Amino acid sequence: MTPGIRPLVAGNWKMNGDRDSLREIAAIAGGIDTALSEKIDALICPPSTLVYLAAAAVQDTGLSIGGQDCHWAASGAHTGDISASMLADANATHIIVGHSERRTDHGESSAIVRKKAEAVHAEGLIAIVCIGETKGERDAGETLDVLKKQLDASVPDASSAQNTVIAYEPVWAIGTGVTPTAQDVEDAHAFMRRELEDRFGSDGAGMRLLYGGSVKPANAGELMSVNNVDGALVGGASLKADDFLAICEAYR
Ligand SMILES: O=C(CO)COP(=O)(O)O
Repeated sequence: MTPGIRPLVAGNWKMNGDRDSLREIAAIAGGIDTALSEKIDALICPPSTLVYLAAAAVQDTGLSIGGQDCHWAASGAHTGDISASMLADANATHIIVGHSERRTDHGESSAIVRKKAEAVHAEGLIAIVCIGETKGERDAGETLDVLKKQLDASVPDASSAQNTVIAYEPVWAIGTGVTPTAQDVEDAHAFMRRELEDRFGSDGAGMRLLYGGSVKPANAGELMSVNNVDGALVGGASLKADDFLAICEAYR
C-alpha cells in the first residue's frame, strides 16, 4: 500500500478464454460490490477477441476491461497486430505492455515497449508497463540494475500518475508458484518508487506499482500489505471468479 494511492487489482488472462468465459467475467463484475469498488479499481485483460464483448458485459459495474498488448502504430500493414486505437474502440481502458512473455516470445525490447506505451497514452488509455528480472539476473545480484534499465527505457517521458501503472513481475515468479519474500518485494518497490520520483516528481510518487507473479488468494493479503505495493497483476488466479475476487477481498 501507499497512502493516498487507490489500488488496482488487474487480471491478465493471457491466451485463455472464449465466449463461454464471459460468464466468469460477469461473475467477477458481480462480486465487486459498491463497498469494494469504493476502495479499488478492478480490471480484467482478456484475449483481444473478447475485449468488446467483455466491456459490454461489465458496463456500469466496478470492473474495467483492458488489452494485453498493442502495436505502436495506430493502423497499417502489420498483419496479426492490434492497435491501441482499436482496443480503445472496443472500450478497453488499460493496455498491458512489455509483459515478459512478449519480451521473450516476440523479442520486444524496452525501446519497443516504450513506443507501445506512448501509443496507449495517445489514445487516452492507461499503460500497464511490465518489468522484472530473470532468475539468472537475480542470482547474479543484478535485480535493481535490471529494473532501473527497464524503467528508464520502457516508460515514456510523458508518463503521469494517471496514465501509467508499473507492474513488477519477476520472470521466475510467473506461473511457478514461487514468490519473492515480502522483504524482497518491498526492496524492489521502494527502489522503483525512488527512481520514478527522481524522474517524474509527484507523478512518480503517485504512480501505482503492482506486484505480479504467482499471486493467489493465500498470499494476496501479505503481498498487498507491503509498502509501495499498490495492487496486483494476476495471471492464473484471475481466470476463476472465486480466486480473483478472493484476491480483491484483501482490500476490503
Ligand atoms: O504474468 C503474470 C501476470 O501478468 C503472472 O502470472 P501468474 O499469476 O500466473 O504467475
